[in-house]
Amino acid sequence: GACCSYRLRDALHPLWQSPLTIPGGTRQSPINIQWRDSVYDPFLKPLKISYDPTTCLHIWNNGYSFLVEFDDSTDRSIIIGGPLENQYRLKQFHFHWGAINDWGSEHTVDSKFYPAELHLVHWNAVEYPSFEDAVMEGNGLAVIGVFLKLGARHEGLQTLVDALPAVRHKDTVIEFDVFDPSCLIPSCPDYWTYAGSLTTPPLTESVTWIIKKKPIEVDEDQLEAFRMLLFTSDGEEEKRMVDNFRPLQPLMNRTVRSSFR
Ligand SMILES: O=C(O)Cc1ccc(OCc2ccccc2)cc1
Ligand SMILES: [Zn+2]
Repeated sequence: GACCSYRLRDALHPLWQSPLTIPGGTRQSPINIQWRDSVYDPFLKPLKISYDPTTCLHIWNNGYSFLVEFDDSTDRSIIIGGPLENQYRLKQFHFHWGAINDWGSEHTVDSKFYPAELHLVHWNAVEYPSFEDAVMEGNGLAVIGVFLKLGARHEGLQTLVDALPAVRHKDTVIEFDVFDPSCLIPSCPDYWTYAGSLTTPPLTESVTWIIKKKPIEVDEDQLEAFRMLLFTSDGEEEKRMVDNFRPLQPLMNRTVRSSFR
């Protein structure tokens, strides 16, 4: 009947043309982080980040976002500590953003959206032979989320922004051989952490999320540069790459822990 086709249509999000909900999913992402419901965990360690800027390889537009990918064949760029049992290798980072500044982040804090959100994706190379294998395992990935808010121009981000016109269309790539992504991570050590999933297909429940409490500041021109990218390939009818964030998912039986009181 009409109701069920409505539900089906609603579940096939235009951006992903695949089911937006995982049947039986119990730890999907993103979620709203209700600050007062998060639980301080004194046993959470500080997150230790050590990236080698020369592991940076290229920037490419994959049709969902723009990704900066790293050489993950050794342990030169890793994170360790925080909620993590092992060290995790940096694979790529990318962003999610809105058409306007009122929304764009994937996670929200007390139901507030930020205009954009950075995801630094790492995988458990101690226990699994490849990123693709780790993506299928409950403790396979660790993603650091950093909120972007409108404010002062971010000089470190600008080197990325300057490269974006070269990857305007889907499946374009340019070499990008030195970049230290730690310049995009706030110095404040405070974070929330919870067990979640990829927010793009295959939506597997393999991510330990580490969401930084403090946002970084970027300016309007830098956000506008993100919005100039295209979902579409060269020669296709242009569709601006905006609103590439997944809708909020139910918290279900999960607690968000904080590293701070
Ligand atoms: O940062 C996020 O949105 C979570 C996220 C993390 C990893 C990811 O990888 C997609 C991918 C999975 C398998 C093979 C190739 C690429 C996709 C999304
Ligand atoms: Zn992401």
